[in-house]
Amino acid sequence: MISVEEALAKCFALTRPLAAETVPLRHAAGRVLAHPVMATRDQPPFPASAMDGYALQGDPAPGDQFILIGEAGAGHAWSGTIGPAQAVRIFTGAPIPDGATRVVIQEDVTRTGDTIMIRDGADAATHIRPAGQDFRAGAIVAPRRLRPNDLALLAAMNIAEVPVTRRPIVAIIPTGDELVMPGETPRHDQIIASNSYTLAALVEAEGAEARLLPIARDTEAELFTVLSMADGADLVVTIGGASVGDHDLVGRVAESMGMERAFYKIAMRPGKPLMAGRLRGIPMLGLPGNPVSSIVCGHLFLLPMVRALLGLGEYPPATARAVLGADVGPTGPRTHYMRSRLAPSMGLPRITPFDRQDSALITILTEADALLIRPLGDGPRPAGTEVDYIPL
Ligand SMILES: Nc1nc2c(c(=O)[nH]1)N[C@H]1C(S)=C(S)[C@@H](COP(=O)(O)OP(=O)(O)OC[C@H]3O[C@@H](n4cnc5c(N)ncnc54)[C@H](O)[C@@H]3O)O[C@H]1N2
Ligand code: MOO
Repeated sequence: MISVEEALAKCFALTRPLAAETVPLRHAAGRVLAHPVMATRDQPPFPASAMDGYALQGDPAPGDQFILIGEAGAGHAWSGTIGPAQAVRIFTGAPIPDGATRVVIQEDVTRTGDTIMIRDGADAATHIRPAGQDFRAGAIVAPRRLRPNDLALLAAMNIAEVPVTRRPIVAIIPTGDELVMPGETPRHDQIIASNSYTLAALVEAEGAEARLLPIARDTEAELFTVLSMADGADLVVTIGGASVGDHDLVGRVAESMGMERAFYKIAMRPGKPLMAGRLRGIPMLGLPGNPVSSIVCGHLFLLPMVRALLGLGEYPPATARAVLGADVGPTGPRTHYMRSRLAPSMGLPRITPFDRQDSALITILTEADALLIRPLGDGPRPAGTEVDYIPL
């Protein structure tokens, strides 16, 4: 058995960031910018008025008067030059006319016909946004996952088409004679294939495209057929058939198809029989069948691999700190990821593992907010101890 860290490093060694494709800005949210993009203009492109009022020059005193000689609006520049004792009616977003050094807001003047007079208490701010105060031509947006806020920036930079990493296609293969699809009528010795739904949702939330392949029965021929259907995917994920039973055929069949194994079995609980390798050039993750085992391995290995394929780098899942809400016993020879509940408290949140940690319990998984990380070989720990956890 290798450690979780070694296994994750081997998973990353199987993955390379995918190529870029171009999408319209409108479809770029949530995608990963594949390479830096550059602004081709300043924003604002001209000194602009920040307020509705009157553009003029100098530092007017209360009672000073100015003659109106024109009007500037957003999208309607006034092309003349302002001289002393002259003013131009101006609106928010309009270019500041030549010769003007400030905008006096309309609340601070009294207007009579084409003359304005500065009132007592007029504020001294210029109300001018300098050209390029937001960004300059040549400003770079670095590769990252694009959030809604980023799209306004790209649009302002006049970037209509965005280079993004192609969405990884993740083929998901449930395996086992006991499985039927939701909605079918199972025999009494059958259960519903459930894990693939959470795994598909997890990878899709991360920006991948999940391809749910048919359930492969526990025969070499059928596993071969369904594994072959994964050709063209960027990542192949099998569920079940990873352990040591007579019907656990996934590793054997994949190897007969030329899978180069990167590792098999990890010192973690749940998820011990995890397997990884490269099948016909495609990274492959063989998840254990128990629902919680497959989904915990999904968080710990599958999602980091998807992020690596997207070009987001090679990082383990983010962890956070909490304090134990109850005493916990010693761990065994495997790092234990315990389904736990978080409760807010003064300072760090309190984390309390559920009493029942069987890797078949989907209900407990749905009630959990976090995976408490108990390092392998750790002793008993009292309530109040600071610990690491992975938010779910
Ligand atoms: N003698 C040993 N037996 C087992 C060991 C071991 O070390 N020695 N390891 C146990 C551990 S730990 C795990 S985890 C499981 C993993 O076994 P497999 O990956 O071979 O999974 P299966 O046997 O196919 O299934 C296990 C369990 O999960 C159910 N299952 C499978 N696929 C799905 C699915 N898509 N949706 C819902 N449920 C699924 C399956 O019916 C079984 O109940 O092995 C232990 N055994
Ligand atoms: O790893 Mo198994 O996942 O302990 O149930």
